[in-house]
Amino acid sequence: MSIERVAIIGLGLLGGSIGLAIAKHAPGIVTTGYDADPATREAARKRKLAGTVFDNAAEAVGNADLVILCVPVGAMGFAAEAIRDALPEGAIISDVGSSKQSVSDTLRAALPDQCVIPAHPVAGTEQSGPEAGFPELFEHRWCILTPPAGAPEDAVEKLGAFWTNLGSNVELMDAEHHDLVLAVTSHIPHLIAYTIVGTASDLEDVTRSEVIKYSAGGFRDFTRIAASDPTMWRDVFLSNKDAVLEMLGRFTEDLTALQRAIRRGDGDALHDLFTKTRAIRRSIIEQGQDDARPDFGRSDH
Ligand SMILES: NC(=O)c1ccc[n+]([C@@H]2O[C@H](COP(=O)([O-])OP(=O)(O)OC[C@H]3O[C@@H](n4cnc5c(N)ncnc54)[C@H](O)[C@@H]3O)[C@@H](O)[C@H]2O)c1
Ligand SMILES: O=C(O)C(=O)C[C@]1(C(=O)O)C=C[C@@H](O)C=C1
Repeated sequence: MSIERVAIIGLGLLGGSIGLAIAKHAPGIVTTGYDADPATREAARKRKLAGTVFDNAAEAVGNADLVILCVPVGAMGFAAEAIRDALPEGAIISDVGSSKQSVSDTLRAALPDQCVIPAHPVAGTEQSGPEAGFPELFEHRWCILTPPAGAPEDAVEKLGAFWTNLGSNVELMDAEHHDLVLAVTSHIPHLIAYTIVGTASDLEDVTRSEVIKYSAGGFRDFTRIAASDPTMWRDVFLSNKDAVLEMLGRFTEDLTALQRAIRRGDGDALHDLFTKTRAIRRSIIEQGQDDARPDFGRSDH
């Protein structure tokens, strides 16, 4: 039997988008929701992010066959503890956290008798909170499931079918590998954006107003990413520490090589690298994963 009752814990960008996507793509599924923040619960009721928004987590999950934790990675353990004693037998517990190994360990330790299948929809924006969600967020985006060894196949299939229903392309991956891949494709790009925007705003001989006034093109793109939620990203870097530090080491070596090429006037080295990176951008566009996709929910469009 497919999923019929979904409880969403955390009604910000991801949780709200899941509720709205279910209403759009699978209106037969009954949704319940809970958020720790009373103001968010109120906003969620107004926006109908879930069919019923409860004032406590236990009530929200009491009847669910799928519970999705949509809270910052560092809050997953607290969210799991709050629902532990209220979970119906046989319910699948999943999440949307941006890092997977530590979340998987935390959820399985907190809910040892439950079927835990972590997941990561690789879809988001720099916005957060209950006003930020939109139903198309997951369409044509990857959702990576990281089932632990021995996870029941029918539960993995059900969860995969749920995400396919919301418009996602589903892929299975080992949690550790997920964390390494996402460190390069998502976490370090965010770290670089936070750094460059921070560096520019700290420069003593460039005024803040000049940074804002002349933030054309490249810098402006970085400022969008650097506007992402501080709590979420603090937790991502702390939870994916090993993979991020390993990839950061490689990145630093490559940056040093570029620094040397510039110092030595080695134009060929610069040209070769820029040719290679241009080809990567072009293959992303050819695969239809480019920015031409409508930028639903983005504030600067
Ligand atoms: N923002 C993105 O682009 C993106 C993309 C993919 C995955 N994710 C992951 O999704 C998760 C949620 O991110 P978001 O962008 O929706 O954040 P958000 O800040 O918009 O929403 C998180 C919500 O969780 C609530 N919350 C915090 N602790 C709670 C608890 N113990 N119980 C119940 N509610 C609690 C907060 O009040 C908030 O409303 C994170 O783990 C993040 O890593 C985010
Ligand atoms: O598009 C953006 O603004 C995002 O940052 C989304 C993004 C990403 O890096 O691609 C951010 C974090 C996630 O866990 C998944 C998606």
